[in-house]
Amino acid sequence: MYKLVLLRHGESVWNLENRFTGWTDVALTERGRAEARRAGRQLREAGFAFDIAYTSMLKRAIHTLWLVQEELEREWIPVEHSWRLNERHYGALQGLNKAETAAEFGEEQVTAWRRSYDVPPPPLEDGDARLGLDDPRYADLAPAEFPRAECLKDTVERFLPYWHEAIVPTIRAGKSTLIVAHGNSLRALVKYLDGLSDAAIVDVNIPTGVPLVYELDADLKPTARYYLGDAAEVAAAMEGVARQGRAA
Ligand SMILES: O=C(O)[C@@H](CO)OP(=O)(O)O
Repeated sequence: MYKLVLLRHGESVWNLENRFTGWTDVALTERGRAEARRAGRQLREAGFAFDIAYTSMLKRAIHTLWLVQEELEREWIPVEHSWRLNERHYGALQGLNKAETAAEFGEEQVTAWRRSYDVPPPPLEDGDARLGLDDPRYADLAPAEFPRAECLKDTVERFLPYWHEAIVPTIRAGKSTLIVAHGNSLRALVKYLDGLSDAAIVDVNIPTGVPLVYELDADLKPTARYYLGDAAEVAAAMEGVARQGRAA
């Protein structure tokens, strides 16, 4: 049996401001840093000692991982970064307030953009400063590969090759593995691991800074999954994420 831990970054500045974030590289808030430290302590108390960690190219995930490593006194483990673990690209919605967008376009449309499997948000146009084609961290992405907006299906399609090629061999080698990523890139993995339908994934919301433990059998099929921490608090946090798309 293998154990794999998934962790969404702590609260970011744009989570607090309720803005669509996607590939925008925003920092953690003070509360987000506290959430990351608490996740580290919960993992330590549950006996986790990771051999390796995977994270995205975005600092809200990277800093969360650093704080977890510090709490675990595992600053020395290898860390691999990939854009394939980045948040789902929110296209032209990036930077907009979610409640204001719901007031303008309707909650149904915002729910479709936020949670449907295959409805992409409006794409970024050529020349939009938010595109960031010259960002050095994405130098190995061909311009055609560079997302301009993604639905969850697109995120699944770019996450899974990395899962199969990089992460699966590590888990099979018996290494204790931590993945620190984002609400929707982790939803992409959860959909795959749990075999959820396109309809069922709509209702999955992942709270910030709470470790999600997967127990996997020899074929890496989940036999159990659970969040660390108080169940009522975790349920309230998930509900809070779902509510972010309501008109104020
Ligand atoms: O804005 C985003 O990038 C994501 C995660 O914060 O938001 P949502 O939960 O609305 O998909």
